[in-house]
Amino acid sequence: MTEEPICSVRGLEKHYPITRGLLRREVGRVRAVDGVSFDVERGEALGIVGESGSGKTTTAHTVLGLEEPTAGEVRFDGDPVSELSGDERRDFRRRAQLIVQDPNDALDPRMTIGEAVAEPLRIHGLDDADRRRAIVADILERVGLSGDDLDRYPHEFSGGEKQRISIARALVVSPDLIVADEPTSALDARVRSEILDLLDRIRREFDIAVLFISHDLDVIRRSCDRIAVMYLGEIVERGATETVLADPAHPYTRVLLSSVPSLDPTDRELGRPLTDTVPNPSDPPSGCRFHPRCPDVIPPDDLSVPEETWRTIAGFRFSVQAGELPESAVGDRESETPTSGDGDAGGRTATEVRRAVGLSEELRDPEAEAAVEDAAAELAAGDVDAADEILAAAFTSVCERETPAAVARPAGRDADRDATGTVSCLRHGRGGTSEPARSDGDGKNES
Ligand SMILES: Nc1ncnc2c1ncn2[C@@H]1O[C@H](COP(=O)(O)OP(=O)(O)OP(=O)(O)O)[C@@H](O)[C@H]1O
Repeated sequence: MTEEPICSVRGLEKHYPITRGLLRREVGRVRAVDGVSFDVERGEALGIVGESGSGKTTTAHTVLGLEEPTAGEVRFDGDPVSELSGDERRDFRRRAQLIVQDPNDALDPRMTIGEAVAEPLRIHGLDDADRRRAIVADILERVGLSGDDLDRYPHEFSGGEKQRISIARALVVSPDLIVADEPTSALDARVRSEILDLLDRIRREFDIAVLFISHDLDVIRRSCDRIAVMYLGEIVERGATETVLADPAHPYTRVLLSSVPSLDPTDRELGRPLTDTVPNPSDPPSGCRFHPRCPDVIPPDDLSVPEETWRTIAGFRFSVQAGELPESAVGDRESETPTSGDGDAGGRTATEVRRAVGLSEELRDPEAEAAVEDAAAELAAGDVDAADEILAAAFTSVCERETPAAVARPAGRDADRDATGTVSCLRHGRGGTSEPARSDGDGKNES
């Protein structure tokens, strides 16, 4: 029988109400975490990666019980965290520790290092001061500091040393899970590497599971056995780190990878997003949440243009929607000049607009050609909303209508590798040809 995961998360949601007025009437919700499921196995390192605002920190805080979930469940060592109270709650607080990005947030400047690291021991009932001091001295040595540092203050240490102290503070109570939220983003490259080595060493030495939260794929690649990629509150892909990063199946994972400097020039072809704006999590896009930025967004069935031209049309459409057009592609609405066809309006013509968005060639699909031309004319006249409507009506992708289910990732380049993992993308999931690979999670956002 396989051992139960140390931490198991199912259908986790954390929504923050947006309120207005004196009565704080709820007018909307920030869907920071929106149906996330994963397991952290004992002793493993699981990485959650995603851009800023994707919901990583909220996931971490909800897992640790620092935030109440809106829905879903977190189990720690089999027990629902929301039901723990008294001694059980205290024990959970000991066994699940948080390390934050800025160690200054975790260290009181008026406390010596010895007091800071001993504090959790005292809180958890070790009253013997001499014994506490001996344990702390030992832990400090294990994290690469000296037992002689006990009576020094935080300001006497560098950023990297302070992060070692906060690791010691987490370690001193023998946790089973450490949640490390961007533990190295405030550090320079050399110190970052040392801290990652230290976390890796203590994980193995003490058999502690680590949930790594990072926007940095290199940190996850280096430190984690498995990876979960988060976008706008959902997990879109997950699997063994090596496998996922060697053969990313979700276009968002490819986009993340393409932003990491690489020595391999072929990696540059991985993908650039169609638009830069990350949508607001209080009003996420319909269907696949990544579709307005996705370089692989699926073309309408009845569209007859080459794939590359479709990508340019989709880029045009979603840039209009996101208000990201280059200045040269929008006319001045106040202008009195007529707007039809190639006519000049506000110093722009439809031809100029089409050139600016890379669609100057006539499209061979007549309906698509008419829509692009009409939208360009509206933009030349400065009417972005009208252009948006025309493009949305003419070029609707299945990706905005259907929510992708998590399906098994396709077998990668190296078929011998452990290919566990799932991806939530209609490019893989249409027609239901693939089956989920793991029973991690319970549905919608399982990956
Ligand atoms: N207390 C809060 N009230 C309202 N919205 C919040 C709150 N905390 C987070 N959010 C919003 O939830 C979304 C997810 O935030 P979160 O900090 O979890 O993302 P993240 O992936 O950790 O990003 P970062 O690395 O920037 O912290 C963001 O849009 C954020 O503005």
